[in-house]
Amino acid sequence: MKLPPGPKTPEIVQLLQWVANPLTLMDDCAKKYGDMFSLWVSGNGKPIVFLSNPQAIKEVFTADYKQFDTGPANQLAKPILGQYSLMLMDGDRHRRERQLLMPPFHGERMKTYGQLIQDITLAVTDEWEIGQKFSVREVMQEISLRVILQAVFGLQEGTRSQQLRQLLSEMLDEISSPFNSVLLFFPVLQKDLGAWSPWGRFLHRQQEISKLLYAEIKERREKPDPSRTDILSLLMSARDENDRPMTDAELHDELRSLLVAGHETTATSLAWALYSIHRVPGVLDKLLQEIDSLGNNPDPAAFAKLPYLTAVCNETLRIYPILFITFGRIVKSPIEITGHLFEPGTQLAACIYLTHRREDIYPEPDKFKPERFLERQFSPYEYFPFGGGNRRCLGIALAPFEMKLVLGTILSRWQLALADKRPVRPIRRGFTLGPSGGVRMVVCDRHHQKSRIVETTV
Ligand code: HEM
Repeated sequence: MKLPPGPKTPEIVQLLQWVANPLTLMDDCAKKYGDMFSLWVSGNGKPIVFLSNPQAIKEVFTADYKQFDTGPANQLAKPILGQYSLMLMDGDRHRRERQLLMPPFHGERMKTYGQLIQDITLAVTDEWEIGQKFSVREVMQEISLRVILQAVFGLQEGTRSQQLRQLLSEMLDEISSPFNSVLLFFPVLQKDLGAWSPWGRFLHRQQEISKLLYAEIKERREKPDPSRTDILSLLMSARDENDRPMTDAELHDELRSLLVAGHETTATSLAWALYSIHRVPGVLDKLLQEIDSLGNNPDPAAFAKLPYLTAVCNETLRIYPILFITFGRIVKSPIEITGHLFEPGTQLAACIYLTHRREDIYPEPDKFKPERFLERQFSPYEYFPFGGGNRRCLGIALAPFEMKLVLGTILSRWQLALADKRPVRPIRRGFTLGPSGGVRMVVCDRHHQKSRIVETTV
């Protein structure tokens, strides 16, 4: 089978480049080979074909769901997600599980989360003092973890929730460091050499997280409440085609993977957004003007409808997509994509980063220009920070809604500035693209005149 062209360097070299410097690798390949090339970076000894041509991406996203498998392409994430994660499933089982999980993430449901998201943002940022410096990513992570735990999982604020937040943050920070990212891509290095070894620490934290999740599952089983509509309740009442309920292990893996998928991504996007808002001249002023137009104490959901704020969030996810590429699509029966025949076993991935930087779609692609989203609409094959087709992100309604509410709430209350004048570089954090140093900011003042939001307690 003839694969699209790609570098001739040994697989290990390509994989190390992919771990250490993924953006340069993709940029170089796009310059040399165009919008379809092969890289040996899957970590499973097979190449991935990178696609950044909207027509090719359309053909992949709109193909029948039985045409591709994704579970085997996501195996590297198994230690983090667990074997029963939705992201490792395929076929009819994957379809059923998605349908089951959909309602709490549906657009309509967002309205009920609005006040909670705003209250959590106020509670977390209320501790800020004038002159205080902080890591934006860490604060955003605290907010997004509370949102997913409370709004989506129905876990009340308390000791268990606090412990889960701490353990999840520590676990993700640990495996996102440059050295430990290598461990994720080289399973042979994943050795438990005791509490002082990186993998040993990772496993220990995973066990602690599991204990807390199993305790929550046990408590819910003992005290079932049919009126609850959160994810755990939905999963517990679900039955498969043989009328079998989910086991504790299945429930646990699904919870853990939704927690991981649902907070780090949003937190990182918020850190990028606050960075660009304060770095690119004019953006903050325009945003404040728009937020002011809402008057005092607007309904939290009103932030989500603001056009410029929406454009800022879209542009953030265009220029710094959290995942470089979508999940792999492994071909199951021969398929032609833009005239190129792919045999079974070939792994295809739509390259979010390269498509979002195409000059022909986004003039001056390296510039942060929210206006481009006000001037024209982009197709779901030109702009797809949440992927597409049957694997499209479940958080596609929640994440932008949360971003807009958190940004609107913070900017209404606080004057912030970047603590460091040097530009922040995008770097790999585990499987995601994050800001180097987490974006350091300083609290300058409160918006005394314009304290538009009255505080409530969470
Ligand atoms: C800004 C935030 C987020 C970004 C940029 C993002 C991005 C993505 C991307 C690119 C994919 C792969 C889609 C594909 O291969 O076509 C994905 C999958 C997924 N995301 Fe998100 N995500 C975000 C937030 C969330 C949130 C808040 C949740 C909620 C729990 C979530 C849950 C998931 C799940 C469950 C999948 C797997 C879907 C499947 O396998 O069928 N994500 N996400």
